[in-house]
Amino acid sequence: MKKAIKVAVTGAAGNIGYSMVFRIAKGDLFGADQPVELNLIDIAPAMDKLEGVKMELDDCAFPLLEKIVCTSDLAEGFKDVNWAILVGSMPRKAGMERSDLLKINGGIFTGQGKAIEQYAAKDVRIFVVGNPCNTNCWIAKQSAPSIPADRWFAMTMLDQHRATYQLANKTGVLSRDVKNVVIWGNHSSTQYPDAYNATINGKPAVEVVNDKDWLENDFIPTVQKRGAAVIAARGASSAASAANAAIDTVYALSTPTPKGEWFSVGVCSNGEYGTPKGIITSLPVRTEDGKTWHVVEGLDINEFSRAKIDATNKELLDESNSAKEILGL
Ligand SMILES: NC(=O)C1=CN([C@@H]2O[C@H](COP(=O)(O)OP(=O)(O)OC[C@H]3O[C@@H](n4cnc5c(N)ncnc54)[C@H](O)[C@@H]3O)[C@@H](O)[C@H]2O)C=CC1
Ligand SMILES: O=C([O-])CC(=O)C(=O)O
Repeated sequence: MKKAIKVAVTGAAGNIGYSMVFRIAKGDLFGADQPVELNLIDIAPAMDKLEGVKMELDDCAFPLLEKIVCTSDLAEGFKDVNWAILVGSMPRKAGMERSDLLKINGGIFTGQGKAIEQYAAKDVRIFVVGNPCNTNCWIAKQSAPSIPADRWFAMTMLDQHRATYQLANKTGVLSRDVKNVVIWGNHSSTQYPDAYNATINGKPAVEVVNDKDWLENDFIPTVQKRGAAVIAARGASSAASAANAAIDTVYALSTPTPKGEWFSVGVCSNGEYGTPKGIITSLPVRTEDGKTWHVVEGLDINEFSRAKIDATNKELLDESNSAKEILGL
């Protein structure tokens, strides 16, 4: 048997955590021959609930699961972990200002960044799901300066999946026939789901859809507002689909990407496609060997796309500047 990969999940007693940890234990992140250890982290008042999650994990008798730690202590939770999946955060409540949210989450992600830097394994990779995920990732990264910039990720795979399904549904094909939709920018309502670089059964998606008005005025807002639509329908935010997208992201970053394809994930910008250096922004990415990734360069950016990409990246720059000011980073 290989040596176990150690995965920490924060917010593990929450809804996304409950949909995610069983799949990690089953082997969905790294394959059916790769053992895992799970460090489940939540706040102290959630420890009883977390213990219940552990009981259910025990009751699955997963062959690949070698150890479970349940804790609210960050030193214990991030000790020697190879992956830190940061799900727990404070969602915005009615009447709350964005600056209030930044203050609370800033405190959470500053503390977690510091603890990861101090206690995690030398090869740790950090993947942020908790919202606002791009800026939370940026905040944690500021607090862990010794961890290289290419180890930090924020989730936009759920947006990519949503966009893929919308294109498939519109054109009467299956989701698997749609490739290379790119999500640019922030996981927020300014994100830009780009169909111009996508294909449907190998043909340009724009030609197959053949409806510019739908692409620009229906498809884009549907994807941008899908999170809110799920909340309105379910009375709670997306959980199973978010967990699925989180699993797919870590898998995609750990496995060679199929030839000619790419996927979307928030990464630290190096100025690619004119994005502001240093922010965590969603870009098209490939993984070649299951360990190193790179941004796919040379995609076609038309005038319409340029304006949308610039707008969402401006929002990210504003968010990181506010975080800098509020948190004194
Ligand atoms: N990036 C994306 O595409 C998506 C992100 N999300 C975000 O994921 C986050 C989690 O969502 P749910 O699981 O549905 O929420 P939830 O409220 O069910 O669970 C959150 C869990 O985090 C815990 N928590 C709070 N503060 C913590 C801290 N400082 N350390 C550790 N744990 C802490 C809570 O006790 C709770 O168990 C939210 O911020 C949500 O907005 C949700 C869907 C998609
Ligand atoms: O909108 C929300 O609060 C949850 C979320 O990020 C999503 O479903 O995309």
